[in-house]
Amino acid sequence: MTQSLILARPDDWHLHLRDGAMLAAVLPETARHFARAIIMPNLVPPVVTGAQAAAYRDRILTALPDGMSFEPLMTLYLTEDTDPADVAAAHASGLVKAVKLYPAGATTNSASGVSDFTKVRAVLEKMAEIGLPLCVHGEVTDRDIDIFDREAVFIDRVLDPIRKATPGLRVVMEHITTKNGVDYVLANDTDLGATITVQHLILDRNDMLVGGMRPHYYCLPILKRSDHRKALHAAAISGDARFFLGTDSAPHPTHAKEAECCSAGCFTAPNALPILAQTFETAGALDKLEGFISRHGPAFYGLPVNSDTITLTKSDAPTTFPAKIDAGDHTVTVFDPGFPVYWSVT
Ligand SMILES: NC(=O)N[C@@H](CC(=O)O)C(=O)O
Ligand SMILES: [Zn+2]
Ligand SMILES: [Zn+2]
Repeated sequence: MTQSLILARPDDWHLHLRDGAMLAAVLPETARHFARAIIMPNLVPPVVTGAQAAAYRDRILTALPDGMSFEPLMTLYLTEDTDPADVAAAHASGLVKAVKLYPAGATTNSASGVSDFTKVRAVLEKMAEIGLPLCVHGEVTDRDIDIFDREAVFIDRVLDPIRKATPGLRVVMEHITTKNGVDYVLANDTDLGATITVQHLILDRNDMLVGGMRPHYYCLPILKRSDHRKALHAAAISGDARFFLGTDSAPHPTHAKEAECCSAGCFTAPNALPILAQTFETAGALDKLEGFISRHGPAFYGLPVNSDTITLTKSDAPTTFPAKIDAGDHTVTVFDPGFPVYWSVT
């Protein structure tokens, strides 16, 4: 028996597109399904200024195949040297929709991120004044903090003090992975939202580590124990508009994932929506899917919900996804959820 759902076209509120051949390879995978995406600025070198964001946006639009519609929502990479006036101008022109905070050393290409938070006070105050959201990779980087505790410690030591010191600052906690993250959002007001990825909704650290180490499940923040996954799942299917989809689809060449020192990131763009439909259906929450993928994000960012639609269809036979896509000289391995998915985007 087939079943169909027609939903407002979704957006992806956290996406890595990279550049060059990788950009050309992965962009259609997102643009096929999603109308817009918040584009992460962690290129090498990072996208720091409004001029760099404008040039990157042009490269994305040039790489978009004819006949596809997609709007990149650009972000700036916050550094200790970021100029508040440049940020304000990039926002006023409509180019930039958020500023991204990476604690220095927290994740892929974050070396230019922030170490001394007092140095970004003026930028944060300007952002609060003009209503420009701050997207946060929420992990401390101290050597002595266990990697599984880094998100919870970040909330207490960095995020809460920043928010208290900057009234009115709108913040998106990116790719939350813990019950601590969920609870922090729930305890605050609508100035605070959170994105949730596909992998953190469906996997815990056992899936990554038991019976062998699975590099394609390695991402940052790292998968946590199942109690945390359950809290994320409950938040995603709750209908609370402060939680929305940010896939964090983060392509790396297959050889960099299947390596002695594996790169962090899961490439979920091709199958994120079918996996989510399966997950929400299993939870008896298909009625909450459209909010999570298509409505809550635009509401947080003050943008209209997309007027076009997508159709998700459930079939009797499992959907097959390509195992890899070609990206110039490399391949990128597509995320495998580890369970059958009967939904597809038609
Ligand atoms: N999530 C990841 O594991 N990797 C991201 C960086 C990030 O979002 O932290 C990447 O750029 O590869
Ligand atoms: Zn991140
Ligand atoms: Zn990311």
